[in-house]
Amino acid sequence: MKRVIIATRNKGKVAEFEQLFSKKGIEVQSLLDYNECPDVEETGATFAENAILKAKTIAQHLKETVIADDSGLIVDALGGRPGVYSARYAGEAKDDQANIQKVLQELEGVPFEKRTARFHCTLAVATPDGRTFTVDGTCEGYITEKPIGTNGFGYDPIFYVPEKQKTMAQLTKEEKNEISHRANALKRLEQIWDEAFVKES
Ligand SMILES: O=c1nc[nH]c2c1ncn2[C@H]1C[C@H](O)[C@@H](COP(=O)(O)OP(=O)(O)OP(=O)(O)O)O1
Ligand SMILES: [Mg+2]
Repeated sequence: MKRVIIATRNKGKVAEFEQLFSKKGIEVQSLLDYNECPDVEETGATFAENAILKAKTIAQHLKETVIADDSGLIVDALGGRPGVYSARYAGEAKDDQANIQKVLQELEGVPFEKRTARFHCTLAVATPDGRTFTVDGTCEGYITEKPIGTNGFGYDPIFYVPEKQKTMAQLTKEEKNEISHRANALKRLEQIWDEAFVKES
């Protein structure tokens, strides 16, 4: 069976990639399957820099072609924050609930029409010989006034998707994968799909 390695330890991302790749008959592996891989420090200033850092480090470590995902929430009324700092917005603990509360607090009193936001995803592909390339995907929405829904991960409970009239956390995995930043980035990647990063296992 064909397989692909995603350089992430985020279970929410892994579940979404599994659903997206299963439609193509491709098995997903992640760093949850390769525990010996290092945690990569995300020192970049952009999603692309961080995605490349993660993909390159893991591709070199495993001597395999891998994909990394660096993603986050961009809130217009907060000047683009939390942005590349989304995972650690409320501190090093990477606490989704604390991150959500911090965003809601900072947006207190901001009316719905000014709570525009987007999710951004950069996927980086790195080969063992050091070649890299990136693609981007986004998804537009609004920040709610309180968390709604229990599906998904991260900021999903406070991200309202107008075309679905629901928050991301009220969508099934299948519904989220029709419209998400991650799914949109993967569509771009398919357009430049290369046998180099899908191998027979
Ligand atoms: O679909 C999403 N739905 C809700 N929230 C999301 C989504 N996509 C990214 N996010 C948030 C979660 C985290 O706060 C940050 C990603 O940070 P990011 O560094 O890319 O991922 P991570 O550290 O959790 O895992 P890893 O680096 O191992 O892939 O943006
Ligand atoms: Mg991270």
